[in-house]
Amino acid sequence: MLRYVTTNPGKVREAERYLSDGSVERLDFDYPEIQAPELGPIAARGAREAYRHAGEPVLVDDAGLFVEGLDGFPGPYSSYVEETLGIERVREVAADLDDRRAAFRCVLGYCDGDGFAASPDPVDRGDRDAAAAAGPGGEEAGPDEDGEADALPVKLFEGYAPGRIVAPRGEGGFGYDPIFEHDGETFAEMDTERKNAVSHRGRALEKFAEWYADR
Ligand SMILES: O=c1[nH]c(=O)c2ncn([C@@H]3O[C@H](COP(=O)(O)OP(=O)(O)OP(=O)(O)O)[C@@H](O)[C@H]3O)c2[nH]1
Repeated sequence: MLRYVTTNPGKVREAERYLSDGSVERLDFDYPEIQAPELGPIAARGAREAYRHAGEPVLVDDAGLFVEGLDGFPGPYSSYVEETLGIERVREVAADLDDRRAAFRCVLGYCDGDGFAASPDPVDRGDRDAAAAAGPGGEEAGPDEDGEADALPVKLFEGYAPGRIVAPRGEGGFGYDPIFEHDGETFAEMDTERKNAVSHRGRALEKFAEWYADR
C-alpha cells in the first residue's frame, strides 16, 4: 500500500484522480519540514521522515507559490505565510509590483525504503519547456542534498504552472487559488479536473503515476 502523506485536504482532492486505484491511501501525518530555499530537499527529507513513520512506501507533496517580483517569495514558506499574513495580504503586496508574474511549483517525493531502478528519463527542473519535454521519470535526490548522512533513496517529480497574481476570484480550490490566474482563469474558478490538467500538482502527479505504473 502506498501512502499519500499530507495534512492538506485540498491536495488530497486533487491527487485522488491519479491515485484512486485502491492501492493508495492518505496518511494524515505532519512530518517535520526542514527549512530550505528549494522544494526538492524539503520533499526528500519529508519522504524519508514519512517512510520511517509509516514503514510503508510513501509519497509526500511539497508545494509553494513563487512571485517573480518578490524574488520567489513566499516559495517554500507559502504555508507559513498563508497562515500568518493570509492570501489577501500577499495579493496587496503583489498589487504594488510592476511584475506580478508568479508560478506554482510542486515536488513529490517517493520513498519505499529500499530503493528502485534509476530512471534514464529526462528530469523536469521546473522550467516550462523542460516541463513540456520531460517524460515520466524523476530525479534521484542525492544522499547529501538535504544534509542527511546515510540517507534513504528518494525519487522526486516536479510540476510547474505559470500565472500571475490578481484580485481574488472564484470559490473552488484551496490556499492561494483565488489570487492565482492561469490563462485568464484563477485556479479557484476551475473545477478539479480543469485545474489538474494545467496545475503544478497535476503535472507532477501525472509523471509520478506513469513512473509508478511502469517501475
Ligand atoms: O492555491 C494553492 N493552490 C495549490 O494548488 C497549492 N498547493 C499548495 N498550496 C499552498 O502552498 C503551501 C504548501 O505548503 P506545504 O507543501 O508545506 O503543504 P501543507 O502545509 O499545506 O500540507 P502538508 O502536505 O505539508 O501536510 C500551502 O500554503 C498551500 O495552501 C497551494 N495553494
